[in-house]
Amino acid sequence: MTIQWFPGHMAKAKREVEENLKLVDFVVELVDARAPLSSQNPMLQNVLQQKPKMIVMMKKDLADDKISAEWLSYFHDQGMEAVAINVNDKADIKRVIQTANKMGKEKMDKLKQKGINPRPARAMILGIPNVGKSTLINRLANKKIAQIGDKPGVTKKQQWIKVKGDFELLDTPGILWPKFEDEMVGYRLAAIGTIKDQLLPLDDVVAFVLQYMQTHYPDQLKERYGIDDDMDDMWEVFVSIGKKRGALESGGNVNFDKVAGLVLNDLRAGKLGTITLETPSDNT
Ligand SMILES: Nc1nc2c(ncn2[C@@H]2O[C@H](COP(=O)(O)OP(=O)(O)OP(=O)(O)O)[C@@H](O)[C@H]2O)c(=O)[nH]1
Repeated sequence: MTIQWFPGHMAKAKREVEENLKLVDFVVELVDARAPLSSQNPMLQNVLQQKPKMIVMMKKDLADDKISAEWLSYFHDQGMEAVAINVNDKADIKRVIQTANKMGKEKMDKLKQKGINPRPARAMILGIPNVGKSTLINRLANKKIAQIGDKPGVTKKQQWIKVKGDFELLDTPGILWPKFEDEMVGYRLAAIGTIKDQLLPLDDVVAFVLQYMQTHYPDQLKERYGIDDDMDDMWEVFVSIGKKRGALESGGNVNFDKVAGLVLNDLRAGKLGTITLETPSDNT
């Protein structure tokens, strides 16, 4: 199922998140390491009020390590706890648990100071569609709790999960909508598969990716498709990829939709190498 973010859906999602927030001591916000700011929800900060939050940058295995390190510094500089993870790496899951325990302990210490009996801290996971919420919950629970899909919009129901360590996690993640006010944000989200492929013209999304790669990842572009960084006409780039990869129509002309589809598949499967589509300096 794919979520269409109509105002009614947004209001309902926001209400659900606000209700669940009352039950937790802190939140774990998931962002995509390939576009950490674009994959944040614009309203979360308002909804959160004073709740502490930690950031988990998901899918670091698909992102550029050097830029992930820059993003971690960016978040740390703002006083936030942040970790970058590959959900399939046990050591990374351990780091999430350690960081969450640290957040939980801060809360417990405050309760103790107030003379209130300490209890395990409670947390919930929040993030935009397809960022990896259900997968992370399953890893933290060490069993299958939530339904996982490779398409945006597959998540449901709720109970508390006792995570190894000293905190409890709401098994239902909060789904928040992504922000679209900026065209570039839309392209990044489409490129990483957050928003429906039908929502933006695919060849525009792919032209954005290829141009970004020409500037930031020319070697990877050359290695996969033989494209030189001085080939700046996107038409030529598409034609060249189409010819090399046999994305042709029956008359032998290059099929642009096929080219766009194969580039996106390559990108999302990590076949273009590890790539991050925005840096902290793009955003200052
Ligand atoms: N490579 C990689 N893939 C990941 C990682 N985390 C999650 N995924 C994949 O991302 C896809 C989406 O994961 P889900 O857990 O369904 O995402 P979700 O946020 O619960 O999605 P919704 O239910 O749509 O809100 C799945 O194919 C996961 O296998 C990661 O760290 N690395």
